[in-house]
Amino acid sequence: MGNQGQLGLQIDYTGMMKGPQNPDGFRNEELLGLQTKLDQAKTSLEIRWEAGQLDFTKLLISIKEQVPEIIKYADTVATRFDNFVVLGIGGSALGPLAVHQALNHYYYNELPPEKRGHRPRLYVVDNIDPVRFNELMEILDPKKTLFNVISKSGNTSETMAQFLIVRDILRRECGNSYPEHIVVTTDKEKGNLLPIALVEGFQRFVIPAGIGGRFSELTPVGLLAAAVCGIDIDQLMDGALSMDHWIWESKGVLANPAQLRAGLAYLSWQKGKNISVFMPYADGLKTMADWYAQLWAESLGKRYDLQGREVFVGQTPVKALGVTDQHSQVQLYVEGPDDKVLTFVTVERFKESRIIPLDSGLPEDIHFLGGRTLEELLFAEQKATEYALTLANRQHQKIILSSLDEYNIGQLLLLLEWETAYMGELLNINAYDQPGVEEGKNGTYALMGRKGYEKKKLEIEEYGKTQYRLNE
Ligand SMILES: O=P(O)(O)OC[C@H]1O[C@](O)(CO)[C@@H](O)[C@@H]1O
Repeated sequence: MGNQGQLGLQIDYTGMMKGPQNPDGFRNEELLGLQTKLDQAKTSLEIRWEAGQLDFTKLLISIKEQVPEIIKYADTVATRFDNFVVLGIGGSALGPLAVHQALNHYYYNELPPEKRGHRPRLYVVDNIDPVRFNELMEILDPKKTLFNVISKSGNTSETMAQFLIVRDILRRECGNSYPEHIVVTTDKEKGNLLPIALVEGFQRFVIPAGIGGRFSELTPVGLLAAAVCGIDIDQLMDGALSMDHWIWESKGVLANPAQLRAGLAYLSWQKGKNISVFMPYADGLKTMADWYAQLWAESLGKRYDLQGREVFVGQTPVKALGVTDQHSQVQLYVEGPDDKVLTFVTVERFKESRIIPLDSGLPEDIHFLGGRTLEELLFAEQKATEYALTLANRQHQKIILSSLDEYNIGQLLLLLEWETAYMGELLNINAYDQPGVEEGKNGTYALMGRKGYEKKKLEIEEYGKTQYRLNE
């Protein structure tokens, strides 16, 4: 698929298609045969759009209009604070982290302030491990730190627990000025964070009601952290908008990138490929794989279809990193069960290059490396892995980014969100809820003694009576 105007993203799906070495690949007719289903999917998505369930695309323009306000606030706090800490989990943490890692210096926090444009260090605390939490608090000066509490629901136990600890520390350390150290990103009308923010006077940004956590990176959830750390969020939004336009305007599975990616995923899933491996070949995209895993898993892993029938669908996402995981996982992908489909994400032009020195005094077997660059080696390894998979008749495809920049990352995020939405329709499920997570949440409330969950607590205690343990 060629570039569309300014577009920097390409999809190479040769490795999914039938060829001399991959007889089990798809034929063009199979893809085209999905068109009626994809057209129905588009109609269903349009209905969702009308109903406010597809706001990750519907609200893009209005979010883009908020960019100046976000940048203004970000620039003000960037000069005032040394550290910007995101407290959140799932979609409220993975997006900010993924975009930061993709676009900023890999060792951003370790850079001296002048090389960070005098912008704060960024920490994203996406867990409640007490060791990590305490160790972070040990290195931060609360007086020089701004905490961004992000929770769509405003109710998530992990985030609320982090918030309560931080608020307590700030009240002790910063006295009456503690509200200046907290910025809250949450729903406009619901949740427990909102009333606290209103009463205590925290700066507030809104996550639109119709955008679920895993679809929320291109809202203040991700935009604020990115802007604070110097990322050009205007370009990020422009990239997203251009992809959105491409997807709305292009007709047919061979022209529409979201239909193509979802169509290929659906065909492979029908053929028993229950595992989707997402394998970027750039360290900057490592956490993008984490973000994608949540998007794909929580959206598509469902017990019931839209008619309420038990279906147990979904494709298990696996995160991998090229070339690192060539030396740990690729053996399985080439020779293990043929139940996987791989997506490589490659970057054509790295922003840095490194030449490998030539030393003719060293063993001849390593001479081939001398004078070549690290990126040449990485490209060669990626291509060789594709070839090995093809020889083994294993299906793979590639998303190619011309470079790692804001525009391309905006495009990538939106493409992956859209393909998930299409895949949800093809699987005939609701891609926007996560009922399977609720039981665990309720169980946690019960075990932690939340009011109203007393019965659940008794149930869990009863269930825990029979145990099989070694070495007790
Ligand atoms: O942003 P919230 O509401 O705190 O939710 C955090 C995460 O928890 C979930 O609701 C359940 O895992 C995710 O969908 C979400 O991204």
